[in-house]
Amino acid sequence: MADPTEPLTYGRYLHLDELLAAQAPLSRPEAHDELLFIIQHQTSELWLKLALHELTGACDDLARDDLALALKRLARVKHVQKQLIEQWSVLATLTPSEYQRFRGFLGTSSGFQSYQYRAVEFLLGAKDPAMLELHADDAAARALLTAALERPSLYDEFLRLLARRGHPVPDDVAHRDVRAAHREDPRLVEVFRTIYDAPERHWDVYETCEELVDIEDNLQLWRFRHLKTVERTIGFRTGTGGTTGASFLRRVLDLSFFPELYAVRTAL
Ligand code: HEM
Ligand SMILES: N[C@@H](CC(=O)c1ccccc1NC=O)C(=O)O
Repeated sequence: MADPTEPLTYGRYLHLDELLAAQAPLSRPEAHDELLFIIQHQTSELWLKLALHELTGACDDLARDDLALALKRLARVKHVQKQLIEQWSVLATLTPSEYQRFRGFLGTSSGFQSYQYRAVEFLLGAKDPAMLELHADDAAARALLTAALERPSLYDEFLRLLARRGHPVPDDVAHRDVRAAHREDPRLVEVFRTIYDAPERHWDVYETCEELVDIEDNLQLWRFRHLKTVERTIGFRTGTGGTTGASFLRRVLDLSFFPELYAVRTAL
């Protein structure tokens, strides 16, 4: 806790002693490169925390019909995603021989258990209640994921806003069970076709559509860089999280958050 009698300093404000004491390599003898691995993950989790904060903010803005503020927050999310994507180049300096010196100490832990990454996917609409089961013994992780599961996604909020503005978003879509994954719906392609056919008449929602496509594009770039980093460090080994590894990660590249925003391109 901050001591009110002590003058505030840089270190105390940022809790630097806690932050810089939180890197604890497990390998013995300690592998030089484990620190890189830990910091890469910790910085990713910090950026994910900010992305979640901005995405939930943008959901609230859309629910209040404040499209301008939502767009501002989404612009920040895109910059955060750029950091996450660029950061892969640091980890790409980890050679397979270096990684093998500490991989065995990681046990069954895996990025698959990153609940903040999963919450981002949920907020974008890729809901999967089964993912909560991974966190049976972590109440805080479960609470965060449950909240993200139960609130309407960014896409839900955008579609509801379109409905309020008179776009023909079907009622069963606007009032769907938000705990389920979004399912591609041809009726939404028609809604977007009207917008993309006359951008000047629908400028702010048109801009929002393109912003969502940018965010999906960035998430896919992150997934692709992850896959390529995995291939160069562990090849085609199975993952510590129990999946097939690279082939599993290649398959998740097929997961689209906003399928109708891609389908509309074929329809124009
Ligand atoms: C040498 C580095 C890395 C390797 C070899 C690696 C390997 C893997 C593998 C094999 C999986 C599939 C699950 C499993 O069976 O374990 C996975 C999933 C995952 N990893 Fe990594 N990873 C690396 C770095 C990272 C980093 C830096 C992050 C950043 C947070 C990350 C986040 C994730 C996430 C979020 C998943 C789940 C993906 C999904 O379910 O779509 N990984 N990783
Ligand atoms: N799944 C990785 C291990 C791994 O990358 C990892 C282990 C612990 C914490 C984060 C990790 N990063 C991403 O999956 C592997 O199979 O080598």
